[in-house]
Amino acid sequence: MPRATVDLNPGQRPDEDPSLAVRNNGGTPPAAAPSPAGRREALLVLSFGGPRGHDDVMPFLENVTRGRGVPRERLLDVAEHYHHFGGVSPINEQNEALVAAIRADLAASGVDLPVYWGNRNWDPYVEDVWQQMTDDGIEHAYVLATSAYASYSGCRQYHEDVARARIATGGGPTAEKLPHYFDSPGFVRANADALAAALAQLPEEHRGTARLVATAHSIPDAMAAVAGPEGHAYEDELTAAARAVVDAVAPGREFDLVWQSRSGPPSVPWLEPDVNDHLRALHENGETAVVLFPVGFVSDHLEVIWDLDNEAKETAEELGLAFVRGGTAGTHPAFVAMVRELLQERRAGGEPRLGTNCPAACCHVARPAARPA
Ligand SMILES: CC1=C(CCC(=O)O)c2cc3nc(cc4[nH]c(cc5[nH]c(cc1n2)c(C)c5CCC(=O)O)c(CCC(=O)O)c4C)C(CCC(=O)O)=C3C
Ligand SMILES: [Fe+2]
Repeated sequence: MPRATVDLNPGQRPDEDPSLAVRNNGGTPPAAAPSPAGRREALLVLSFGGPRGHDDVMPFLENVTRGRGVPRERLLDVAEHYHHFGGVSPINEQNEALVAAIRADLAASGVDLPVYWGNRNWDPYVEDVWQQMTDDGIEHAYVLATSAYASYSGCRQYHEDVARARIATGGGPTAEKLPHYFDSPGFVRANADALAAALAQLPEEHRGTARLVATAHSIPDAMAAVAGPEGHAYEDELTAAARAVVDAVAPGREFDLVWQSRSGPPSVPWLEPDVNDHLRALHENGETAVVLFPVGFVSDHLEVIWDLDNEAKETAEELGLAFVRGGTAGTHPAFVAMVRELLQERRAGGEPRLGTNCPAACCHVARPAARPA
């Protein structure tokens, strides 16, 4: 398959780029001491990955679900969603846009730090990017996962991706995952602007009364039970983020948090209610309009555009509910600036103020769907 990584992963030799030896703008001392003097650092945007054409779809899905006990019928079903869009997941161009926006923001702020991109499940694979960073002389990588929340899928599995890549490379740069950023003002601002824009799309008579419905990827109950140091951090963090987003738009207004994109065998319980069932319940309660906002995701990737813009929208139409879907953080300037702020805080050392760190041992989970049902 084509290596689409070349342009995005700079491959610039640090010894040819004297600016890399000086970690701050124009050689003036930074306000806070940089991380260990002279260490060659980089940012790695670490994401899920997605297919680039019809032929990639099944191998991609097999990568995602290896050892997970996801039934074949579910895979074929999801494959159809990808084929509907030419076998191309939008997530790749969204990550490319995010990387470009982060680079531009860092450059404009005088932060000289190379930015790389790698994925868990598809090209550019994190293993290949780790090799590239190693060849480029990078000694330490800050890792931004394209997931804002705790849980095995959203956090720990990204740690495992890094570990796998380091093993494959025989080391390479040391790594440090940036914290969960669900509660960072830049993430909240980006989602709040998207929610406000969605509300503005509703006919005026619905704006004050429309039900605000946050969505996130469902996960197995067993995975939710061990998310974060005390369990259930996934739901707690989502509730906190949705609350903050709604408060920024309509202080104190009620909202619901529901789940989408359930996978796994039917015998394994996952977080409920599903968004479609919830729309039916709202309709039965006499609601007439809904605004969905997928605060659980960072970009409008396939699970957003298929499961919400096709399925949930269709459900709403059948019920006669006025329906609008809000956007995700994407490349919102406040979100992009947040990435820089997280980075700068980490590079300066000291007490972190932004984000929420997962302790080393949290979100361990026996793969819940790995045993035969
Ligand atoms: C919490 C969470 C996030 C959010 C955090 C994050 O973003 O990391 C997320 C994101 C995503 N999930 C994605 C796609 C898929 N997820 C699947 C399956 C699963 N997801 C799970 C959880 C999550 N998933 C779980 C517990 C499974 C069961 C298998 C397992 O235990 O791992 C499957 C298999 C088929 C199926 O749906 O059954 C696919 C294709 C894409 C890419 C979309 C695109 O291509 O644009 C993205 C961003
Ligand atoms: Fe998923």
